[in-house]
Amino acid sequence: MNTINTADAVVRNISTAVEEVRKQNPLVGSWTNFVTINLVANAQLAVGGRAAMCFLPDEAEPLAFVSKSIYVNVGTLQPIACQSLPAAAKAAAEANKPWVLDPVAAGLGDTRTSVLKDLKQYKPTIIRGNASEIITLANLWGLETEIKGKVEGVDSTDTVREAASSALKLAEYTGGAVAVSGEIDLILNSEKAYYLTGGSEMLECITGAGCSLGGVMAVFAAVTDALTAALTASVFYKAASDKAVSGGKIGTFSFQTAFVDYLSLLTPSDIAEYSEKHLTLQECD
Ligand SMILES: Nc1ncnc2c1ncn2[C@@H]1O[C@H](COP(=O)(O)OP(=O)(O)O)[C@@H](O)[C@H]1O
Ligand SMILES: Cc1ncsc1CCOP(=O)(O)O
Ligand SMILES: [Mg+2]
Repeated sequence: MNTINTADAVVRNISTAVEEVRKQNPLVGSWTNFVTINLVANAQLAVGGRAAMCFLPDEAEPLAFVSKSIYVNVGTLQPIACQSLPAAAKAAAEANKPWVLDPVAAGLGDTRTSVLKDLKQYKPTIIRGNASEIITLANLWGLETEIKGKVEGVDSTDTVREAASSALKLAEYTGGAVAVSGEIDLILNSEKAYYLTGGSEMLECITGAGCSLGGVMAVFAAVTDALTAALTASVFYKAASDKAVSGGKIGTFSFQTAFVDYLSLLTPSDIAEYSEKHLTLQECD
């Protein structure tokens, strides 16, 4: 791997994606968990999207029809999710709408494993998870030879760098982008990989930072390609969380409020400037 400076083109694409979302206000249909559903919807609105949350299988097709993209999160599975989540992914794929998968707590229980295996055939446009979720998903989808990855509840016990080869295998399988989040994010497709630094560790102290990041990726996927969408949302999260703590010590719930405020306040040029400072392209030799 050889580190080079971020090309101007990617920063321009990111900045354009921010502008386009604010212009188009794309509707994103989400199938997500009931712990963080409110933060997901508010984060989607804050960056300029529109939100609709659904649970029933018969809503999959009509939701995919009216939405510009779809978000699927397996955080709190109810029995009905075994039908509704694959139906949501199928409807998105058949309607040619981009869709984002967040494999929360991958590997926890037979039902979650079965739902995640079922989703493989619909090839998500973007997969977003923490390091252990990405490694475990690559295992569940039969893309790894060695069984590894230890999700602890919804938390990661692996590092982002340890998930790099699993992320690449997933991207090669789907043809889309994969985003591995953590202290440093890794965002890649089968051709390019970026590391993103910055952000506040306070994101670890609220629930739903990862879920809402996936939901925001779906907003950007409505207006741009998979890699740019994953990068734009990831930069937004690092930049808004830095701003939220810039006034000094802050409690966790006030942080969440300030963080969402900054998702709505940061401008395309703020995001471009942050990208220039914090994004590094990794080129394979
Ligand atoms: N220690 C940290 N420092 C800075 N940013 C972080 C840190 N931990 C997580 N993040 C950010 O928090 C967001 C959610 O990531 P993560 O906590 O890995 O997801 P999940 O909640 O699914 O485990 C991402 O934007 C990521 O970059
Ligand atoms: C705590 C919890 N339990 C089931 S889903 C969920 C939310 C996980 O959210 P995130 O992965 O964004 O922290
Ligand atoms: Mg998560």
